[in-house]
Amino acid sequence: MEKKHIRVMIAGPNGRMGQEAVKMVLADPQLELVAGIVSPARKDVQGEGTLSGIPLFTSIEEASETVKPDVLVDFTNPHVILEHAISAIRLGVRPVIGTTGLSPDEIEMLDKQCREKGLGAIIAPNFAIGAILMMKFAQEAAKYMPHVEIIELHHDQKLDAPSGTSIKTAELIAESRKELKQGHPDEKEVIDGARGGYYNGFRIHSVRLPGMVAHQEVLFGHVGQTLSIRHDSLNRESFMPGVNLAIKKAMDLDHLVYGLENVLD
Ligand SMILES: NC(=O)c1ccc[n+]([C@@H]2O[C@H](COP(=O)([O-])OP(=O)(O)OC[C@H]3O[C@@H](n4cnc5c(N)ncnc54)[C@H](O)[C@@H]3O)[C@@H](O)[C@H]2O)c1
Ligand SMILES: O=C(O)C1=N[C@H](C(=O)O)CCC1
Repeated sequence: MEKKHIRVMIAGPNGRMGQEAVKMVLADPQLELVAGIVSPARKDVQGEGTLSGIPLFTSIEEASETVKPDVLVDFTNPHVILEHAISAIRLGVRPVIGTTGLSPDEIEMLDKQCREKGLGAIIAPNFAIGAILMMKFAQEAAKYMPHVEIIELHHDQKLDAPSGTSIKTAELIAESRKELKQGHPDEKEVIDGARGGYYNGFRIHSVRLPGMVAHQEVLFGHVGQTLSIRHDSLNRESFMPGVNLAIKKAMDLDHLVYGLENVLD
């Protein structure tokens, strides 16, 4: 049977992730890049380089009416992602969201809207296969080694902290161990924030430094031993097989899936 052709629009096509996504879509004959959504602040931007000849819009509504996309791939920022997702769902365009920063309540609301329309959507805080494995292994390890801390490390242009990946990891760990208050009961932070963000009894620490891309280490402690599970994305190409998969999977779904691990075969 011939595979269905998928019309894709990309929000944030000039960004670090957007540029990689444009290359990935253009390289796959099953996908067609039909539009880019750019920031209204960059209205004058014309498609250049790989974006040459691709229509650019500043609104999801205008783009959807004009080019009739099947899927919106979004790599923008935490301030605009909710509005983009709501617009796409209302217009029957399947969102594939890599942008981090949505709250659990917002994700639940978007899922409700997708189910009402029978529309597929994927939100993945991390599209790298190694990161998915790191999260799954951490969830498994927490059953046996419940004392855990997460250290996530990213480039210094990142807007949200902690990272979407660390939050997803924390949620998975919380599913496989009981809430456990770690550390000394009388411990005192001499400098505010020294112990990191609190989640379900454990801590998440965020490092931001130039030179980094996306990294996370999940550290477990037990009597006389420790375990470290670490993943490193060394470039943004590392996310693209996952984005490609998510675009195709979104076409077959009738609801929202949060986490790429839920669509891996
Ligand atoms: N899920 C993953 O695997 C993954 C991987 C890397 C990054 N991310 C996330 O993707 C997002 C983007 O990261 P980045 O490094 O590419 O950021 P970036 O700052 O390089 O790119 C963001 C782009 O969005 C554009 N933009 C801003 N407002 C817009 C609007 N209203 N409409 C359209 N475009 C708009 C900006 O002009 C910019 O080009 C972040 O939330 C980051 O956390 C996710
Ligand atoms: O570069 C970023 O920003 C990234 N954000 C994701 C997160 O918040 O988990 C992961 C990949 C890189």
